[in-house]
Amino acid sequence: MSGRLLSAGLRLPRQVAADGRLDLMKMKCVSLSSHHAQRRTLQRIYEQKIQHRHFHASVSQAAQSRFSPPKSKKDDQHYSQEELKTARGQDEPRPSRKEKKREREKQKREEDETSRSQKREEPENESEEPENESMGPGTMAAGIVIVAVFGYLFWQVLEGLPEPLNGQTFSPFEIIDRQQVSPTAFIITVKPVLSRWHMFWWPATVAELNRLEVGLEREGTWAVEIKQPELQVARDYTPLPNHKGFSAVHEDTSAWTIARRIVLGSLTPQLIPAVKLLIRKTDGGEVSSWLSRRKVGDIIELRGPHQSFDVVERAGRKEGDKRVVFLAGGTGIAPALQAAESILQCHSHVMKQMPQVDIIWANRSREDCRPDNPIIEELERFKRESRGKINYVCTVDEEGSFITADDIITKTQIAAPPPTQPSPTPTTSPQKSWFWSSTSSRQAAPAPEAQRSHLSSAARQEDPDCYFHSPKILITSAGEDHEKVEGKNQRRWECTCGTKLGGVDLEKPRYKNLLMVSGPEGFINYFAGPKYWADGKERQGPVGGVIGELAKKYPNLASDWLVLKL
Ligand SMILES: Cc1cc2nc3c(=O)[nH]c(=O)nc-3n(C[C@H](O)[C@H](O)[C@H](O)COP(=O)(O)OP(=O)(O)OC[C@H]3O[C@@H](n4cnc5c(N)ncnc54)[C@H](O)[C@@H]3O)c2cc1C
Repeated sequence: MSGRLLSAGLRLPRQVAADGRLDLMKMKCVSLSSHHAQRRTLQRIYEQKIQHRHFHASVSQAAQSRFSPPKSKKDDQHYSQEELKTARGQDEPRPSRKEKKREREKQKREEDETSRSQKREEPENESEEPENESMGPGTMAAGIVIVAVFGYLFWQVLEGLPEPLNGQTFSPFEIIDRQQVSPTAFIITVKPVLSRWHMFWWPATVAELNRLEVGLEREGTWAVEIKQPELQVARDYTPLPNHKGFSAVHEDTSAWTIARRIVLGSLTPQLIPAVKLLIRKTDGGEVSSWLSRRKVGDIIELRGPHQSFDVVERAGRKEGDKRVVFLAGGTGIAPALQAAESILQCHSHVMKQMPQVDIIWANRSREDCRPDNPIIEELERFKRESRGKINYVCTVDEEGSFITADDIITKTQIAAPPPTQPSPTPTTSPQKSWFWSSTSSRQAAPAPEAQRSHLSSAARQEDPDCYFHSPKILITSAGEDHEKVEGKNQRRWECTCGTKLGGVDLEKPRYKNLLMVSGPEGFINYFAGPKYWADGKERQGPVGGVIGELAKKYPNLASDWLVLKL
């Protein structure tokens, strides 16, 4: 439209030239001058605009350059030329359709060229990528190392957790049952209290509990220490044997255990082994009195186990003719039950190889050994299951029945003295009858077994250093049996006694009959002589008391019987 007007304006002077050319020329000049002024103004405005745009572009470029690689200089130049073109384009008359089309095609070509040039630049970028990627694997490796280190430390912490029952530290146990069996004696059942850490490492805990369960079924006699936390003193107590009949195994039916069992299935044990202890409250006793005041739900601390004599190993596994006699006073019945249980378990398949076991249990009152007493029930079970090979008798102080030397002679079936020795004088005193009278008949006609026993004992030259039999060695702590079990003392666990009779090798006297005395200190002192302490250990000490006296008269008692004080 402006083009038409402009052309119309230029044509006008030719059409009206005759009458007023100057005016028209003036008009033309005015219109042209205003047009030029307008054009200059527009030029200035566009230049300002371009400057303004350049400023914004440089600011945004500076900002971008912080986070992204800078644009190539070429692009920058291209941009400014574009801007100038645009500015010029706006200043010029509006382009025709053809021009627009050409412009679009040109733009398209430029875009294509730009994309092609970007593609050409890509390999350069790719060459940078490996640099970035090399950081990835490094970081991953560092992460793996950190995770491994933390995993190892965590595992070490879990591995270092004390076992539910161990010989170094006191572990918490919860009292889950308490039963008064007589005015002074009671049985408590305790189960291990597992820490939260143990829960994390449940397979290890299962292994520990299984070990504890196996530990509770260990052969021979053993004890645990119980701590009195207020006075910080500890005393030994003997767990009752662990087997299903005596239910020393506690089924854990807590919600937490059931939930774990659902999640982990067979990994969780259905049974938590429990420890049963028979305790007699001693007047003025520091630990037993404190224990007598504990209720169900209270926590006590246990340390152990402390292994004592391996009864099965000492009596022999295949020696059907061996005998084990237990003199138990009061709570001393607990180790007798342990020994009986070990023997029964070991020989349950071949009964004829089982040694004859006789338990004489001394009690203060009849109430201590009522038929409904769990200890008596247990003894009855032994008698039943061993088909009479395990027997027991009870004596009651109140009723005037005591364990006598006669009882020992009867149960041990010790041989009569050899014929060369003077015959003992018969006596009518019941208290002294054990010394000579009861053996007079046997002296006249000794039993074949006694003859054999006597012969072999005379032939045997006991090695003063025999770990198994020497009185010198035996006075050391019974705990050394445990060392043998652990394999530390294998070499010493061999009988080295002389076994020759007239140049003929006799059976090695490795296994002996066992005469075991367990109970309060006074009881042991009376029957077997006192134990004593030396080099930080409680030692057996020489055999004294009633048994020591018997041994003087009956050499077979000394040679064929091993006296053990518990
Ligand atoms: C291997 C082994 C296994 C054992 N197993 C069992 C078991 O299964 N069950 C069981 O009940 N016992 C068992 N005992 C015994 C138990 O260890 C304790 O000796 C018993 O419970 C008494 O301990 P206490 O702390 O109560 O008494 P303690 O404080 O040791 O007192 C013992 C006696 O000394 C007296 N006494 C203490 N202090 C004094 C003082 N200042 N003056 C005078 N007299 C004092 C007390 O009156 C008491 O009669 C076992 C012992 C051993 C070695």
